[in-house]
Amino acid sequence: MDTLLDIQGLSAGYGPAPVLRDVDCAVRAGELWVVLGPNGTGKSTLLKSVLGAMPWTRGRIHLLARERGEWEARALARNVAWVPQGFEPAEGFSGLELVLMGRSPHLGLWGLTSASDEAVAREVLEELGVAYLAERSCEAMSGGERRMLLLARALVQQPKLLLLDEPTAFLDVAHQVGALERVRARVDAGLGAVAVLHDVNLAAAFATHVLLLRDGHVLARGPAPEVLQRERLEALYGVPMEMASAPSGARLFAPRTRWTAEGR
Ligand SMILES: Nc1ncnc2c1ncn2[C@@H]1O[C@H](COP(=O)(O)OP(=O)(O)OP(=O)(O)O)[C@@H](O)[C@H]1O
Repeated sequence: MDTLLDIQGLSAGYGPAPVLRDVDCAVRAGELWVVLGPNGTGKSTLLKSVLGAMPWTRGRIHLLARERGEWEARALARNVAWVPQGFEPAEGFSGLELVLMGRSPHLGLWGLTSASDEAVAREVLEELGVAYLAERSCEAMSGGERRMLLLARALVQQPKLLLLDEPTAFLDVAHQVGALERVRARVDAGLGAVAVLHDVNLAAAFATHVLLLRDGHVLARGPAPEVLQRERLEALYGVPMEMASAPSGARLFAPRTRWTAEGR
């Protein structure tokens, strides 16, 4: 399988003290890596390092077998797409126009979108169940609707590697599942993806692999069923956890609290 992203011994941070320390991770085509960890542990910093949005102090990052620093921005955008945590919509853009921005790395000299670009954008909006947002102004959308558009914009980019920073924040359960199902279907068809999530159960449902980050270093990484263990999650988050098997065979995780222990 093709290695799309190879991170070796990465240390990175904003000041003299590194936020990330000695992080290793390799993402291949057909893999969806979910990054889990407490707030402020460096999950977004990891994605930002891959995107080149911040310098790193030690280690190496290879994207599609080429050193990160060797990538020219437009060529990189044809291969790697990014779903940020949030965005302030530029005034006056419709949903369709925002999503069409994802086509820009593929456009010709004059940057004009064609009917086929628009068809791709409308198809993705339809697939994500948000076709009704196409003509609506971005300013008049809810937080969840904006997140669905950011995902749509990344998917129309038709990347080889997709990086998602909390893509399910603000989404209701149906949209969380819908969004991750669309990502996972593309992963099964050969995309590679890294998604920062806070929901362990969504990770268990959709990840092929999991990276646990605590205090900027890797607590565990590997195939999802091996990494997602009760004791590991307790060590990750520092709270007691319960694990159970659903009738479907799915593993379910929940924090154990005084109230759940008393069976209320
Ligand atoms: N621009 C910045 N300048 C200085 N420090 C920063 C900056 N951005 C993040 N940090 C710090 O770096 C650390 C890691 O932040 P990061 O955003 O990577 O965490 P995270 O794991 O994604 O957290 P969360 O789950 O809360 O989104 C935090 O201590 C944060 O305060």
